[in-house]
Amino acid sequence: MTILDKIMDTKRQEITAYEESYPAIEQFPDKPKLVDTLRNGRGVISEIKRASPSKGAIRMEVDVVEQGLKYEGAGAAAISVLTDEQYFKGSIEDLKKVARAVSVPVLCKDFMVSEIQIERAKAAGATIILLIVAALTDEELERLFRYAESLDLEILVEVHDAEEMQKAVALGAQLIGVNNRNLKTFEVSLERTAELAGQFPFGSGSVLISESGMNDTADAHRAYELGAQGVLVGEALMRSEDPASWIRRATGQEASQ
Ligand SMILES: O=C(O)c1ccccc1NCC(=O)[C@H](O)[C@H](O)COP(=O)(O)O
Repeated sequence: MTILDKIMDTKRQEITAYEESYPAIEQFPDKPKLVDTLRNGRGVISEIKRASPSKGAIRMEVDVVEQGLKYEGAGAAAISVLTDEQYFKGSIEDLKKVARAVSVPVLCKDFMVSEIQIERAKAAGATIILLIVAALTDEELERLFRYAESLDLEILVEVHDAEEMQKAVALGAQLIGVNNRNLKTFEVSLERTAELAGQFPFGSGSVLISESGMNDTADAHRAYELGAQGVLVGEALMRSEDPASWIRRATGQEASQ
């Protein structure tokens, strides 16, 4: 037996062991592209959020599948699932359960720093990942953005000021989210969306999403009036006794009181 034969024998054994331990690639229900849904305007990206650094516990004992199905039934444009364990008490299991149950796009809401997280999100059924411009170097942002694109994921690029908006536009991001929450001070103001809408390339095919701090559906309507085609809402939906009605009122399917 030559050395090459020996190496190849060992390699076959190694790979057999690896294949046996490798998780099967799960098939999830097909989901449309969020960008296509939001081009029609007035979408609600509805979030599953058990807790947060700014508010502490919000609703720890939520049944994520039941909540996700309520969102979908009311016409949510997408479902966002917080998967960070330490600060938001979410999990990748939450994401998987929701992605198995619904047919709308699913956002893995986490703080992405590496390719492996993006792969894990995709394997758990996410169709969208989040990249926060303020949390990444320019090199990381570009690299992770291109990597997610290569996996056929949609990418929500989150910005908080004019410089970050320029970076998102230069990348060619189709989903640009203005976070109304200052992640350093936790101060929330819809004025962020008002200011940055002025920098957004309307008509380019990209869509503007206003994120965070929607206390009631009047806030969502204001964000739409400012040019947002979608709003991302977490706490208000998690605390609402009737999140489906909240979504229908925000999208105009039901009259607001
Ligand atoms: O929500 C927080 O306290 C928070 C703190 C630090 C980083 C991120 C944070 N939130 C993540 C989000 O993006 C929000 O969950 C999302 O925009 C919904 O916000 P809201 O409707 O205000 O719950």
